[in-house]
Amino acid sequence: MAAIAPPSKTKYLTVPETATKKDQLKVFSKDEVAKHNKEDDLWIIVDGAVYDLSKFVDLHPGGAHVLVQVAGKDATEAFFGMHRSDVLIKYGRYVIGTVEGQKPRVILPTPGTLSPVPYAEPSWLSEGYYSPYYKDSHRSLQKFMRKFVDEEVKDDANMHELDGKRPTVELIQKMGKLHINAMRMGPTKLLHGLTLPGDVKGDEFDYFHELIVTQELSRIGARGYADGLQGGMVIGLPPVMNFGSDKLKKEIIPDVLAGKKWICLAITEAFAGSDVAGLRTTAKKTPDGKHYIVNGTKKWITNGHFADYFSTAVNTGNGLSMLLIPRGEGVETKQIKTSYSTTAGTAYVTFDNVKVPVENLLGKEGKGLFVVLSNFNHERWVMCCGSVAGSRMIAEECMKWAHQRRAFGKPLITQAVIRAKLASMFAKIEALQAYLENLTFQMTHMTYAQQADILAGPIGLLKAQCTRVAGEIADDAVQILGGRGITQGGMGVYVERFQRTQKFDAILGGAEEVLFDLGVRQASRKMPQAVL
Ligand code: HEM
Repeated sequence: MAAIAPPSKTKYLTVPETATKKDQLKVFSKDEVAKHNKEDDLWIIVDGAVYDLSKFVDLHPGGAHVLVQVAGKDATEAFFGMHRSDVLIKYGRYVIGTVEGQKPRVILPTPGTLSPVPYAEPSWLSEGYYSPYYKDSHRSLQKFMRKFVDEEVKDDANMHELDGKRPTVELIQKMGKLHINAMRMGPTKLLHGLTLPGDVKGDEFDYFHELIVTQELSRIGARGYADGLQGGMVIGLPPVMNFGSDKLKKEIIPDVLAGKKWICLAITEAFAGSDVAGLRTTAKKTPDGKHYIVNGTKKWITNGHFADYFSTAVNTGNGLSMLLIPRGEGVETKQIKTSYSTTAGTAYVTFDNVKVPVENLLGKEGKGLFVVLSNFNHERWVMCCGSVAGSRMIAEECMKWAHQRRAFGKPLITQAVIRAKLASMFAKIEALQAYLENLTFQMTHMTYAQQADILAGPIGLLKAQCTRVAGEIADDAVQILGGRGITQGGMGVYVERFQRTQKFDAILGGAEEVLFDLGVRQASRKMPQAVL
């Protein structure tokens, strides 16, 4: 198998290049800057750029006093000990010039760029590395997705993770037009005949393309918003795609992919989570056999609060069945406040004598467990992609902080205890990405049925291992970031969110313990008698 060429060099900005009015910059001597050292006439230098902060000093979230202390001076070290570098991009309007003879050293990422921080990218995106798995079309899709997420999704994510409102509908619709929503459903017939972003041919789209889409979207570092961004579709639409009637498919799929309608998967209840067989929502057939009457409740339903359709697990008396329930009379949803943002639309759903046509049955009556279980593999694999990308992003945050933060007169990275934590993060993430890529490679060579038979155990193990590792990384990351790791906003924003929300992956889609056990039970089933 041919290896691919390493990634080409990407462009970064220097601090002076973040200036809004680049064509009006002047060159100042350090002596000239030093004269502007009062609260109402306050200049500072950050890595070769001169900032006039006279109008900002009273607005500075860190207070006026700290700025007055460095007025007229080079405040580069103080600045990078306190702020994320993207602050400079946001406040480029205050740059008035550069410092005579001073070369900027710091580089800032521009939208779409790969990170130059070691271990911040998977090895196939790191300079000098090769991979047997990725082709040019994967690379071009990655480039497109990175830029799209940086430019279009990140701001929306940061805003709604905080305000708790659903992701912007126009953004979802734009993702629909670009076929991003369809790509999130995996290599399905939906993509055939299409030309996808990055010039990827729909017929060639494979699980590595999907891995890229998921891992790039996860880089927003906002777990609640990531689920709000049609997480319900990723798990709620496959039962319709794989088990719905042609009529249902035509009616539902295009609208959901276009972002005009929302769908969710309604399985868990207050009574039963991972214990799917213990569900209590009932669906009784009407005497004329034309409808089901559904009664019951569902809890923790991602996107449920704004969903138009509910792919719902119900008890039909002869076992579990899956039913597509449209929002209508008797369906009510209430937001549940969880540890992550309500932008995910997590809901408590009640079905009160809801009349549903029998044509909305997904699969066969009484055979719903098969629909539920066959859905799980893909859902869990998607969560693995997101979890590894999330952990990697946190390791990058820690690596940056360890280099820019000084404590006891030295950068944190000079402390062996900090290096030990970073080493453990890097090694775990690299192992997980390799494990994930191996299973993804197997998926590209297996049918859906083979995946269900052979990979259910390994994917369960991988997901459980991903979330175990995420927990350990969250713990170490908070210790490295200190107070900032438990403060919303500012320098530790991503670490704080990660440590608060990483447990979602350890619970949703099958609890960690259940999945570790599934891995062993599946292996045990295949244990040959001959060796006993
Ligand atoms: C270009 C100059 C500066 C800008 C645009 C700026 C902007 C900001 C912003 C937006 C925050 C809120 C937190 C965040 O988003 O990171 C902040 C916090 C802060 N800034 Fe600045 N700042 C500048 C320079 C400085 C300098 C030179 C110092 C120190 C001498 C300083 C000290 C602080 C402190 C102590 C905080 C609170 C940090 C925390 O809570 O951890 N800032 N600044």
